[in-house]
Amino acid sequence: MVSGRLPLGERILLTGASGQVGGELLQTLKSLGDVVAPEREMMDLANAVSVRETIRAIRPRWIVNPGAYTAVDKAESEPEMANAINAEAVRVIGEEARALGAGVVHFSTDYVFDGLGNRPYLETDAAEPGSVYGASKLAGERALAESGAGHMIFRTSWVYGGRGRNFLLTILKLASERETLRIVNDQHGAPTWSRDLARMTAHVIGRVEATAETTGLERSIEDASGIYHAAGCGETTWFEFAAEALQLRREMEPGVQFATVEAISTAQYPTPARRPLNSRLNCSKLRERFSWSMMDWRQSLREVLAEL
Ligand SMILES: NC(=O)C1=CN([C@@H]2O[C@H](COP(=O)(O)OP(=O)(O)OC[C@H]3O[C@@H](n4cnc5c(N)ncnc54)[C@H](OP(=O)(O)O)[C@@H]3O)[C@@H](O)[C@H]2O)C=CC1
Ligand SMILES: Cc1cn([C@H]2C[C@H](O)[C@@H](COP(=O)(O)OP(=O)(O)O[C@H]3O[C@@H](C)C(=O)[C@@H](O)[C@H]3O)O2)c(=O)[nH]c1=O
Ligand SMILES: [Mg+2]
Repeated sequence: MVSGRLPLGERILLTGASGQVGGELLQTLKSLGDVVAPEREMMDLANAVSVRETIRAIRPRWIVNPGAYTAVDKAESEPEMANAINAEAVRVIGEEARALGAGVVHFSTDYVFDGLGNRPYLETDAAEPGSVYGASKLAGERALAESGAGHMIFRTSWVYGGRGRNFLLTILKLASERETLRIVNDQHGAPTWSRDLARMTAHVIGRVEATAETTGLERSIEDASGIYHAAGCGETTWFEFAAEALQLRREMEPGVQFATVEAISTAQYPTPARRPLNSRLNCSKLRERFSWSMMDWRQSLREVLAEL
């Protein structure tokens, strides 16, 4: 349930609307007010000038920024591009939002952590990225915090859904082409449904707007500002996630042949980027501050598969 709409005539500027999370946000944010989602040709996140000019032209009340460089392995050989999009653009978004008195909603990742701990990470735990992508996302978080703009940063993990580039769709495709899949079973985390994340975002903005009716937006966003962990509930491994997805598919389509899955270790699956072994995020702060519990990953997996 969305509690507060934007005042009439005010706009939300949405980046990355062609992405997984952006595509869902484009739908859910409409319940709050007018959404403007510029194409890449108009607002290129790799180009600070175009980011600045577009924000000045649109003069939004909120900037919601799921746009990002998300190719984790490719980032290892393209650090400048990853940083331009994941850090520099975010710095400019923060600066412009601050000048306008606008609020910023930004998304970050479990990959800001080194993954060496053995409990779910808290927002207050030290971030030590092990990859270029993770480092660029952490730099974006810090640039936004330093900008002085009111902001909420939702750190999520393992995002998937019925559309876009994601692990689930990759696995379903590979499972119809191959006899066996080898999947890492020692990286622990939680898959997060893109739509759940978008619904949560609309809920939180609605809450901040509802408070703004009495305190004003600046005060309301300031009180809400900070980092929030927002991943699917429960935990699993990539192997178990794939195995569960294929098992559910078999139940939905009896007779169809899918690959069998073999559990392997990270060492047996070399990649350019190092990924955390522990990606688990403790989401209590989000629940306590905004009364929002993210969906259990098994429940959302069923819903996503049923929609395919
Ligand atoms: N995917 C995941 O597993 C996770 C994602 N996150 C974070 O969540 C957020 C959303 O991720 P997700 O939706 O999965 O990402 P996607 O890769 O699905 O979408 C990224 C979006 O950014 C756009 N984009 C990329 N480069 C530019 C550019 N130069 N100019 C303008 N737009 C650009 C893409 O456009 P185009 O379609 O044209 O490429 C796309 O719309 C990101 O901040 C990401 O770091 C956090 C944890 C996990
Ligand atoms: C396709 C495949 C992947 N894997 C492994 C590689 C990796 O460790 C894990 C997931 O693969 P992916 O390439 O989908 O993972 P990756 O692109 O690293 O996913 C990450 O994306 C960024 C944007 C984030 O912010 C993270 O939260 C996370 O979701 O599964 C296998 O073991 N076997 C396979 O056949
Ligand atoms: Mg990937």
